[in-house]
Amino acid sequence: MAVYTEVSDEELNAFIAQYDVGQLLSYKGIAEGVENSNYLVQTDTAYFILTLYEKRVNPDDLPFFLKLKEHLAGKGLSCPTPVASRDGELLGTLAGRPAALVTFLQGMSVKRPRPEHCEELGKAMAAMHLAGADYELTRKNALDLNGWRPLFEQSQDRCDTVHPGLGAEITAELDYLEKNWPKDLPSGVIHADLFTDNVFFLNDRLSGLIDFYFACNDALAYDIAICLNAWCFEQDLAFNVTKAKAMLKGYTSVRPLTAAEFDALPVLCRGAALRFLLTRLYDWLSVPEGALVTPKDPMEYLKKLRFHQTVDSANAYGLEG
Ligand SMILES: Nc1ncnc2c1ncn2[C@@H]1O[C@H](COP(=O)(O)OP(=O)(O)O)[C@@H](O)[C@H]1O
Ligand SMILES: N[C@@H](CCOP(=O)(O)O)C(=O)O
Repeated sequence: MAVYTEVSDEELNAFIAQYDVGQLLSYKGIAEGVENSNYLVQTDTAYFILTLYEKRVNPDDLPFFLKLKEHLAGKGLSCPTPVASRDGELLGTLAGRPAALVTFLQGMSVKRPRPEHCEELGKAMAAMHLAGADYELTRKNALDLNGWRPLFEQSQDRCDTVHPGLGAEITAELDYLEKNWPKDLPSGVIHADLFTDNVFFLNDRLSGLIDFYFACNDALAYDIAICLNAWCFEQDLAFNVTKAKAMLKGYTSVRPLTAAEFDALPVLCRGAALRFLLTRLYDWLSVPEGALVTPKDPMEYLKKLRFHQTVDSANAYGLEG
């Protein structure tokens, strides 16, 4: 997370008093992340995470996100659960923003995942896809193929200041994806941001998933493509097929892929790389003044995209078809 909205002691004490969680002992802003403002809150009963929802979150989507965590936890998936106020509300208001308190999840993310971590992630992602199958609420992916060009247009006039020729490269990729994006793949609830910082481990065993604020209904294999991008490149941006193979082995041990998903994987990986290139580009060019946030490097995703552009079959990701 980041901290965009500062909270005063008085405001926080009044907010916490609405919950049956004990007395506030301490709180501090969490610098990680980029989307919302997050605080680690300690009361005399437990630790909690307090989230104030910021610009990219539509308040109308909050019930989808909060109830999804309840639904998945109810199915045995380890993820934070929202804490209800004494009035039974999952969502409140703090410092003028929608806000929620969720349970603290034990564990730590890994910065440099090994193949074992990737396999664990694959299994957990597939388990989440199965657990989400009967979730009754739905949410369209606001950052799907239809959202990419309008998002790009917001950075287009300044994007070559980030890298010469970037605008032309993105335009060509959008043209390609608009012509080749797969339709009718198996779909359901996806996490859509299952990066390493959103997956916790304890002693190398996956202890839970966090940050469901991009979750939506979309092709299940698109979630895999996001994770291949986020987990399977080395620091020097070389693709590590051993990690990809481990992730896909873990995933398919829980939920086998259809032939159409197999065939679609290279184009889905290109789309996933472009999606994160575009949001990072936008954020890079629009850091709010005074915010405690470190924007993420858009160029990392341009390089990943270029790798996927060289791939002509899912075999390159270690899958045997
Ligand atoms: N439920 C939780 N339990 C423990 N730590 C959490 C929890 N939720 C968030 N965090 C911590 O806060 C950081 C940012 O949270 P995240 O949901 O990823 O924010 P953002 O949506 O802004 O990216 C995480 O990297 C983690 O350190
Ligand atoms: N994962 C995204 C940014 C959003 O990440 P968050 O987990 O910090 O909300 C990226 O790396 O571009």
